[in-house]
Amino acid sequence: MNTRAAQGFRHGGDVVCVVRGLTKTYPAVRGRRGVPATPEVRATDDVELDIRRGEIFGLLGPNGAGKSTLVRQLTGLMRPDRGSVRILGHDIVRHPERASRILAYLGQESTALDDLTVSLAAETTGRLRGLDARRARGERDDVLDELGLAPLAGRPLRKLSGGQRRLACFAAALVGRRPLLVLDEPTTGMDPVARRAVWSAVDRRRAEHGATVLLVTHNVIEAETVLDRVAVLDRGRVIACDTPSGLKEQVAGEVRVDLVWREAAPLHVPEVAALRDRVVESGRRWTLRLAPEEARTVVATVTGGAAFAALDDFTLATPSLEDVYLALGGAVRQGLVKA
Ligand SMILES: Nc1ncnc2c1ncn2[C@@H]1O[C@H](COP(=O)(O)OP(=O)(O)OP(=O)(O)O)[C@@H](O)[C@H]1O
Repeated sequence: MNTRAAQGFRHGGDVVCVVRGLTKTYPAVRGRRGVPATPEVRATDDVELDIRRGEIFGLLGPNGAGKSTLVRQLTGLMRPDRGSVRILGHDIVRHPERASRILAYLGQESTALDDLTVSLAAETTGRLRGLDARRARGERDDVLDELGLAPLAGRPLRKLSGGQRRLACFAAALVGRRPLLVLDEPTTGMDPVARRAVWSAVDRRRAEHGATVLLVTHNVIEAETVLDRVAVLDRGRVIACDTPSGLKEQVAGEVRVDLVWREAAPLHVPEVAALRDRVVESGRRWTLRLAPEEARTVVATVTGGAAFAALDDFTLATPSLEDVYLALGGAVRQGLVKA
């Protein structure tokens, strides 16, 4: 277990959010003239989760996996077809209006705040969450300083860059502290300085106030460094849930081989052509996940003989969370993991 995970469990290990059997199907839409019909989509399928106090819990999954649908149900914005959500003892399916009192939600859109200045967006959020005017202004100033937003305080959100607007919305979400932060892709469009400010602000809320964080993300590499535990979602189902290191152990027997070709891969070399079905291609880069012995053979093949002239670079690496994610997704599609 990494140190962050250890910290998460040290916060008592009690469960803040309990999800059972959560299922939501978007109905089919009948096609009209010129517009094709859309079939029904089961966006969340019998989802079960336990999120513990003080942990940074990640929801990871490809586009359309059901992450936003799940989060909308957890935050009381969408009613599930069936299943239950309890957050800090509150039944959110029966009482969705209670969600706003116990959690802060940073969605993907900022339209509601766009006409306000950065300062007013933060202050108004504080007031709406029940702070008196003095407290709201005090917390606003602290958060804007903490995130380096003071120089932009007087600017309306709609006149900011995408990354700045995202940071301003994040700042507003922090005012009027809530014990659970639900952040949907919080760092999208941000530069490295802003990203770092976000992660240290999240960490501080957890360390100083025992806040719990549910983080939706695509960014597997970034997620690996901040998450205590992660649930991998695929076509509405949780296909794995563990610490990043626990998940990595699932593919511990494998090595990642990256081959970068000078131009195209030399498919006239039979050993190279034989690998084609097993690679993930990205431009001139081929990525393979192989057993260590096999990886050695592949490296020997491409660094000697006819393929070598076509090779620009190669690396061998132990698996990352991204490899786990790809391995699990691939396994589901091939029917190796029960989906
Ligand atoms: N309002 C809707 N009506 C019908 N289908 C929808 C609706 N919203 C989402 N879906 C479908 O439900 C599935 C899950 O979508 P969702 O937006 O929850 O995925 P996601 O994991 O958040 O994706 P992304 O990473 O792209 O944001 C997808 O197949 C999507 O096309």
